[in-house]
Amino acid sequence: MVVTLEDVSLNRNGEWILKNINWNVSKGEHWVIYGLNGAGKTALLNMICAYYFPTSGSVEVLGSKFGKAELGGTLRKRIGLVSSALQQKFSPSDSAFEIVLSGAYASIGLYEKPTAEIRERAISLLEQLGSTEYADRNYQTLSQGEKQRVLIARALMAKPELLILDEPAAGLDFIAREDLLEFIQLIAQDEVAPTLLYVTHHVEEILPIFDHALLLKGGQVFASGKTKHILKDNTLSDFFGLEVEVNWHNERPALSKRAACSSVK
Ligand SMILES: Nc1ncnc2c1ncn2[C@@H]1O[C@H](COP(=O)(O)OP(=O)(O)OP(=O)(O)O)[C@@H](O)[C@H]1O
Repeated sequence: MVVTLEDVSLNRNGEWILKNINWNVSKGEHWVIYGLNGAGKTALLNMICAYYFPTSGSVEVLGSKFGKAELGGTLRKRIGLVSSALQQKFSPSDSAFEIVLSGAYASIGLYEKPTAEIRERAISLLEQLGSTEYADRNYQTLSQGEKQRVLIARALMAKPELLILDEPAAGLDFIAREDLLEFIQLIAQDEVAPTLLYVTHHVEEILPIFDHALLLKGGQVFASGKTKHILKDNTLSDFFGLEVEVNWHNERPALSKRAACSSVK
């Protein structure tokens, strides 16, 4: 098992943010985590990365059971994380290349002189992501799409077993989004692909590689299972409390609000 959550609840400042979550992610599966604003997606990811500790229930990630020992640092070296929260932590003077290099040490900032091997891996990842031309630029000057590519390259540096993508396509235009998704598809097809967890607000971003889906609502699991079973008109209409329909085209879903029947003639 890559992730096992048993009856997990999380209370922060008197608020129940996650409630009775049961969730298993097996090796070889790629999951999409879908939910509205405030559903608890970020809290769930913070828990998987051992930034949050459950108030009750048990959490096991990559074979490490929380609570047995201090495992944050060791565990996080095995998890790649791409999130906009990370972007704010980098120093304004860091170049894109330095940020990618820092991924080898799972650190914010570069405190060691990278080996030739690490530099080569960083260059190769930047090439694969089509990011070499701006590698020496200051990270803060990059466009959102360029920043996301750099963060993915950074996350892949340490050859993670679990790769968490927290809204990686937020703020991207259609072409930048589809390019990014194409690259994520390539990552998943690699022989030694990490398990992917992809958080989004938009079903249109759900690639066929995401064979499983977790629907979160109000800190609880609303539904979980095979994506094709979860992304159904009735399930999503119940989820939103609004009549919606899912249309599939080229194995990609699109969501629309069902038009209200009008009795006016
Ligand atoms: N430290 C905290 N103390 C109190 N409430 C918190 C704390 N952290 C998060 N919350 C609340 O928990 C709920 C879930 O937050 P979370 O950030 O996990 O949602 P999310 O699904 O990631 O939302 P979004 O899609 O908007 O990013 C929100 O209502 C949020 O305000």
